[in-house]
Amino acid sequence: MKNKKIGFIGAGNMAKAIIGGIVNSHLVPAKNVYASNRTEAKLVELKQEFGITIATDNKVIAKTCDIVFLSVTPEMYEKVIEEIKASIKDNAIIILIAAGQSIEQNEQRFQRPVKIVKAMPNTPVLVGEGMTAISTNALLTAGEKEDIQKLFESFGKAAFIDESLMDVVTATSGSSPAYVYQFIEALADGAVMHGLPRKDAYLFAAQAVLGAAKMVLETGIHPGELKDQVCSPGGTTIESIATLEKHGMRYAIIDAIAANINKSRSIH
Ligand SMILES: NC(=O)C1=CN([C@@H]2O[C@H](COP(=O)(O)OP(=O)(O)OC[C@H]3O[C@@H](n4cnc5c(N)ncnc54)[C@H](O)[C@@H]3O)[C@@H](O)[C@H]2O)C=CC1
Ligand SMILES: O=C(O)[C@@H]1CCC=N1
Repeated sequence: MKNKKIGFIGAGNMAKAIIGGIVNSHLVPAKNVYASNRTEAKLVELKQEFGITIATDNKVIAKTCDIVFLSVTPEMYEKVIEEIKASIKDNAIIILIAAGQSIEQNEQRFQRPVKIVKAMPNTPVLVGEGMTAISTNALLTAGEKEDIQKLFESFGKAAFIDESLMDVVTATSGSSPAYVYQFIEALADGAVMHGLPRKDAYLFAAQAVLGAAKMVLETGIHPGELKDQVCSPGGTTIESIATLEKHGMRYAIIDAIAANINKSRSIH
């Protein structure tokens, strides 16, 4: 992996997070990470922050890189693939990260056999705590699949899943950091309303969320039981739980997942 060149076509929020994850984990030297973008300003920022190699022409990434992330938004896929398909190296691995984009649909766009990975990462890859789901087409060798898993594991957890579940994963781990940030912001707003300084409120709220997530992952105890352990009889927590139930918090989240999946399924 050390000698591989990893490229990003589209240098927006998700590309920046993965680039940061790769550079911070020293998976490959920073100069072996390439990015192109429609406009130059974001590229210059990425070069300054991470020391990567930049280009304004997407074809430069296609010609140079062994692994190419298509990190533009889904509606740009057709145009970008049309632009780069003749330049992609024969053995290159293309990684699709766009919501709603399938392997089959994009195999057709290349009009020749190409190794394709569909991956759904999330922005916490930037701090080494990403969660990425992976599917591949049949052209990747077992060794290449291992390399791709190692790539994503260099900045978090990664797991192979059936591609038919990718839209569900998009809602569950791809988008969910946004819901969690809303939750943290709301916790902090409530605390600030009752006098806690804003900076402390974000620290206390975010560390509680981090600790609770670790409890689920590391103890293996059912989340409902962990919740029960916090609710002292006749205590404060059960008052909050009853209030959240009254406002339908759990159903609101279930409904938000369904809206997310429907949106992915409407993207072509
Ligand atoms: N933001 C996130 O948390 C996640 C995003 N994704 C996927 O990542 C992709 C990018 O999403 P974001 O980074 O959020 O969007 P973004 O809008 O921040 O980034 C897209 C970038 O692509 C550039 N671009 C547009 N057309 C281009 C072209 N023809 N050639 C080169 N660059 C071009 C834009 O200038 C922009 O910098 C999407 O497909 C999204 O579904 C997947 C998982 C999580
Ligand atoms: O909002 C989006 O469409 C992308 C996919 C998952 C997270 N962000």
